[in-house]
Amino acid sequence: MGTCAGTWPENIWGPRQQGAGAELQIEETAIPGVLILTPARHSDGRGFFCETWNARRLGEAGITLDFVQDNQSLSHVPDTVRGLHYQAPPHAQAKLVRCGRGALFDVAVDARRGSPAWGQWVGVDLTPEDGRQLLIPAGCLHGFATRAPDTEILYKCSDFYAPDCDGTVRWDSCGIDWGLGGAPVLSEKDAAAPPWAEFDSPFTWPFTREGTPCA
Ligand SMILES: Cc1cn([C@H]2C[C@H](O)[C@@H](COP(=O)(O)OP(=O)(O)O[C@H]3O[C@@H](C)C(=O)[C@@H](O)[C@H]3O)O2)c(=O)[nH]c1=O
Repeated sequence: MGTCAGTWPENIWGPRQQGAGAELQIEETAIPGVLILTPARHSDGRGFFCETWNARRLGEAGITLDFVQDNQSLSHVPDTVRGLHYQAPPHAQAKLVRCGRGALFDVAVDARRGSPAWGQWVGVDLTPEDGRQLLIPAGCLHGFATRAPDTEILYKCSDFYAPDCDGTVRWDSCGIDWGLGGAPVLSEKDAAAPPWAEFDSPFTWPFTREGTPCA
């Protein structure tokens, strides 16, 4: 990891307007287009207020996505692992992920053939306290491990659920250091998923934010 950090991927997100960023901190990661977003919090005696997603603000930062579905899942036990999942074109999904309760270790794997970060992963701790979000462009696998009981994940998706396009890569086949305390709790589907070495990725680099290969 690390070879691509610091290079704003204008083939994925548009140019950033000057002044963007006061209300929204944006950090790049080792995978082009995978971003850590931290919206500002307005604190007072009651607590805080936060715009967790603002289309105009992201647009000023060059990030235009038409989110069409919001998802929530709850995992009771720490070390629950969900992933690594993707939807293939024409229903590829970008995702904006945050933690509503508990603590998450959220992971993206670059599955865009020809990407400078092909096969690399990034993992980010997300909690309700830190308010961080992980933005994962289409073309990356997504998964997470829970670090606390009753952990809730909340995420926006840029395309609808399309079970026919749904795919899974085995969680332990990409060299990810999940930091687990023991054997993970997995769904039957995830436990039976094929490994990365057998994964015939439908994604190529560059890959547009809409989730379609560039012409
Ligand atoms: C993903 C999804 C599932 N479902 C249904 C199918 C099934 O009956 C039940 C549970 O589905 P799953 O086992 O696939 O749920 P889960 O393992 O939580 O799947 C999710 O994992 C994370 C890592 C992602 O990135 C998501 O895109 C999604 O793939 O919910 C929907 O109705 N809509 C959806 O969008």
